[in-house]
Amino acid sequence: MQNRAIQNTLFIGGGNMAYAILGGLVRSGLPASSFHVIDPSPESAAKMAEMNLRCTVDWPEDFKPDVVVLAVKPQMMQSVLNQQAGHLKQVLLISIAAGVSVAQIQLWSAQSDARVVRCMPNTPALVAQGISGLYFTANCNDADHTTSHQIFNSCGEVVVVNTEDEINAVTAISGSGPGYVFFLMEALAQAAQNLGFSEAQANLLVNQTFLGAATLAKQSDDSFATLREKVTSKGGTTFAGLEQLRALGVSSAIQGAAQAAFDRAVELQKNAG
Ligand SMILES: NC(=O)C1=CN([C@@H]2O[C@H](COP(=O)(O)OP(=O)(O)OC[C@H]3O[C@@H](n4cnc5c(N)ncnc54)[C@H](O)[C@@H]3O)[C@@H](O)[C@H]2O)C=CC1
Ligand SMILES: O=C(O)[C@@H]1CCC=N1
Repeated sequence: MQNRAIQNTLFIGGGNMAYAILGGLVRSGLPASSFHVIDPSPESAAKMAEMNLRCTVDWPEDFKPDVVVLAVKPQMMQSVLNQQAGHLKQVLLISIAAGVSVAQIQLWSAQSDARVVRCMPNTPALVAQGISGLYFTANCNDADHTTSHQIFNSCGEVVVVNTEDEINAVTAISGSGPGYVFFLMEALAQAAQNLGFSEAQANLLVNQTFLGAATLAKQSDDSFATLREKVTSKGGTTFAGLEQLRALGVSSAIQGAAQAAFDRAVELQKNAG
């Protein structure tokens, strides 16, 4: 059952992440007419037009949305909220910005009791394989919970967290995570080309390996470690490859990457305030 609030939603910011979420929403069967996007960039307007979505530079006249998704860069949030504050009364505000706190959103939108959800989605939302962390302020009502779940379930899975710090942690793991995964994919595809494959063959080998491994992990009861062991014959090829990864400290490098992303989210939150 669709709820009416979703079908009256405005996105402020129509860049990469908004495009991914809107792609998920439209593919889930919601009419494009449910959504309006504000973005000054002609490139964003052109991408939105591909999905038959309305995109304007300014707030559409007399438009009163039930839900506003704040999808601009963290550094833009204060000026956008200051500028649009008059339109945001009584609206459910869902911010997807990394490192912008609920208190900042309430302050900048001049509504100390604004119903705010902090959400951290990721770009696989575009193919309905996203994962979004949701943090609800206490003043969100039951309908706000339902609406937020429906929006982000339309583009993948949802995890509810109880603190804003946990949203910064979700940012470091799954928000930024596709970036780490694509980095690894680039490296493995380069290795494939070094071994003589064409770019197309290398990309196919790598894509299907990541897709297959992730699907297997998701469907299996085995832990990641057990699945790794099942690939690794003692003294065999995977063993040799993994020895190299261990010798180069790849596990700590990945943990360091996530920690750096978390620290950056905390820093953005401090600087923005
Ligand atoms: N890209 C990602 O993987 C993820 C991004 N996010 C968050 O999503 C937010 C947007 O990030 P991206 O989509 O990657 O950035 P982006 O740069 O692709 O999109 C930002 C959009 O905001 C528009 N914009 C600038 N000033 C504006 C204004 N005054 N009013 C309306 N629109 C304006 C820009 O033209 C641009 O299209 C950020 O806060 C980021 O932290 C969250 C999760 C994942
Ligand atoms: O890199 C960023 O700041 C945003 C937030 C998570 C993914 N992209």
